[in-house]
Amino acid sequence: MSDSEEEESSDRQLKLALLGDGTSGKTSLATRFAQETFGKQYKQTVGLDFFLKRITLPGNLNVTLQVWDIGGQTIGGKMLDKYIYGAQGILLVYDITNCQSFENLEDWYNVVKKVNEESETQPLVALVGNKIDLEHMRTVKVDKHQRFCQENNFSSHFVSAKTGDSVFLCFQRIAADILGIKLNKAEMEQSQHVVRAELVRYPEEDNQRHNTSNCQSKICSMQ
Ligand SMILES: Nc1nc2c(ncn2[C@@H]2O[C@H](COP(=O)(O)OP(=O)(O)OP(=O)(O)O)[C@@H](O)[C@H]2O)c(=O)[nH]1
Repeated sequence: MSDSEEEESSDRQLKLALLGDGTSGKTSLATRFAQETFGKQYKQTVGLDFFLKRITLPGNLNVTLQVWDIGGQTIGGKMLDKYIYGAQGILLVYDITNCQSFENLEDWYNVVKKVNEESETQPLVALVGNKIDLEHMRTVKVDKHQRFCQENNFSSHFVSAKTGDSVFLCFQRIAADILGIKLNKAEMEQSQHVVRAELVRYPEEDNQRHNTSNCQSKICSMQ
């Protein structure tokens, strides 16, 4: 076996399943995490999609995360149990601007409990509030989120797939929790994505208008 093959095969593999209503942002989170991209256009996931990403945890531990992006329409369907089965981590994803997507997590969590009813080991469950770039449109209070976490022993996460805010940190914390690894403050801070502000581009004509008014105001202030 070559060195690289040996390295590859010694990787731990973890199955993580993303669950939640349609449009809560599961595909966006998976693509932001695995491919560092974001698409504004909504394309419904039919059934499920897979993503793989290798990360390194403290102690030089390589972990390959299998991210199962499960379509929001699968609830009530025959296949959902099979998709969830064997997952070590469950991410219950909702949109912080959409109350219904939060309320419906109860139903998603009930399916998770049913699938693991007979299992000796239980998956780690994380509650993920997505779209925090839309904080001004938030309808799900932070209190409600925290209460749901405490009542069910979930880990708590707030992220934005759009800006990338805390997305890597969320997956890293979940993987570390499953493996019983503690991340220190510095490691967590390093994973916190820098949030980029969007630049507003004015059309050429507008631009001139803005420049002119800026100039005028500068002149005014100098006088
Ligand atoms: N503003 C904002 N929009 C987001 C964010 N994440 C996802 N979106 C948008 O929300 C819409 C739905 O995102 P998806 O990732 O396709 O949602 P999904 O949960 O995978 O939906 P299903 O495939 O139906 O289960 C898309 O238009 C995304 O661009 C976010 O963090 N901020």
